[in-house]
Amino acid sequence: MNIVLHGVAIGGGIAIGRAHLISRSMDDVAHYTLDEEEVPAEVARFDEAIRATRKELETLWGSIPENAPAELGAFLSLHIMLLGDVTISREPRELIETQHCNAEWALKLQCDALVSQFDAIEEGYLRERKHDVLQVVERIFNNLDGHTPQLPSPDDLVEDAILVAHDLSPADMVYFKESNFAAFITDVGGATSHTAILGRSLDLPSVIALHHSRELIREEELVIVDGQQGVVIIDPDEVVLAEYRRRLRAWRDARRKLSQIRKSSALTLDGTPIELLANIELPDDVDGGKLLGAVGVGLFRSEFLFLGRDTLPTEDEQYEAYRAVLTAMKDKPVTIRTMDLGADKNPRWLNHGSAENPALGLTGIRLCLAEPLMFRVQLRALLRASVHGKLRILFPMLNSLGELRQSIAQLDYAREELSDEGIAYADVEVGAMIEIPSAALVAGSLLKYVDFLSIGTNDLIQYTLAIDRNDDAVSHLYDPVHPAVLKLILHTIKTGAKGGVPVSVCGEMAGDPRLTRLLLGMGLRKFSMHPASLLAVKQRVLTTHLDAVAPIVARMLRTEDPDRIADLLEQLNRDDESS
Ligand SMILES: C=C(OP(=O)(O)O)C(=O)O
Repeated sequence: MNIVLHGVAIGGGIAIGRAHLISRSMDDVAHYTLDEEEVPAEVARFDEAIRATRKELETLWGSIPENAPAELGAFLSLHIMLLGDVTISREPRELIETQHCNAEWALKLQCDALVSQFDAIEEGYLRERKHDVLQVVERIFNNLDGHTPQLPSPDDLVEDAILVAHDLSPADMVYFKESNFAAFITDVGGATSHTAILGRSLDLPSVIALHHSRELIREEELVIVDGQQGVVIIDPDEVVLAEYRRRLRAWRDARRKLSQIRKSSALTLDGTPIELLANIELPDDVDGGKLLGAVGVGLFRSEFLFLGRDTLPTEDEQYEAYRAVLTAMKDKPVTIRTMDLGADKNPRWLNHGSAENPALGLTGIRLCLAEPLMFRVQLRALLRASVHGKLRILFPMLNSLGELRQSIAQLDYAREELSDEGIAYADVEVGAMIEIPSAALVAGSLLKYVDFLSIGTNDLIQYTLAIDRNDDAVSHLYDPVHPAVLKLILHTIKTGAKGGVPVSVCGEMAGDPRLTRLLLGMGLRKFSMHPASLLAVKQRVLTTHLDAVAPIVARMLRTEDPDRIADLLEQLNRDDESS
């Protein structure tokens, strides 16, 4: 049938596989009996969920974009019709009244009965409508209070599974990190959301912000995911399949070629050495060869140790995780960012209430300074681990010199505690993340207190352009080469160079080969990225002559015209011009 969907490309090549819809599992729905007087409220809760679902579907139906696949309207109309059917909107209600059971249980009973009726149908098209019923029921479930989608067990996934989800949180991605599947797609998300970043780190084809994939894709359906173009094709015909098999082979060949430069040093054509470092989320990320020749860890997002669990990791647990990475990296530098929690990385145990604007709220270093005891545990664990390698501690989300001084005071306090207890620790380098415009602008005042600066371009872009990096509705405005962003990056690089303090970039810009020459031309010599991008960036470094890129970059930095910047960027990436 070839239904084509377009979304935001996250990369990772091409996958051809079978859809595995991540939806609410109805197998573990709780069943409880209600007292007589509780029944009316439960019926009202069910009715409200039906109303909310109808509103949701009607809104979706009314806002179908012109370029959406024609099938979408038909599927949504069918879902609205199914929702209106007595078997879905009335019969569970009657079960609540007669059996005094909770709404979820009534819905599950009814859904099971409907599914077995559909399974008994011989005719293929009608039998397939079972999936529509399941999708409608899933929506009702999600509209019943407090229900979040259940994740399948990683063991249930098969190698060619394509995960289809409304959204995957950073914690979900960690959950799936070790399981086998071919690709993932989601209906929401921004290109530098943490979900997208983790998707890139999995090095699997992925496309996000598809909007309607879950309305259109059926369980087990054949799907092509093109993570390079941001395209998903549902139920492809033989011609399309053959073309994508050819593209898949070409992509694998290109990858094989890239692996030939794995052991080469990253030197530009004029012989300037460039440091390519790795971003990691979990200690296992440094296991056997996974870092693809990175000369160190430029960013260990330690907050991922805190996600997907019910309690705070203890000092010993944290120490073990940091020790494992430092030991595995031997004498190579390991930059561990102190926990950057809050906003979209909220562990279950963190109870700071809901904020109107979480990305502007108690996140990163702010949270740590507000919870000094929790922060101290991490700093102690880091210092204890420092004797096992070359540790660099990085403070995230700083917005002023004051916050940096307070963070360093906490580190000194942890040192004093350990000394008093006779526990050994080594010298560590301390760095500041530049990811808020205010920090970039006052970078000069931070230099006296730090050994290095690391520019977090993901947040720097978010906060400079006022673009929520997780919101796909504004993802077209998320612009790494916006002149304001370039000015802040340039200012930071120059300030570091003047003060003799090394500067790296650890945001997604560092891993985007289209931006490598631009950053080199701006004076950057240290790039930290997900290992999946490392060889492509190295390839750019190896084919770049700094003298050739300098005049083009200078022109880019002089103009504020986005079209001109786009033209110059293209020119920069034309191999004959810059190599
Ligand atoms: C590296 C960064 O941090 P995060 O984990 O928030 O992407 C960044 O903001 O660029």
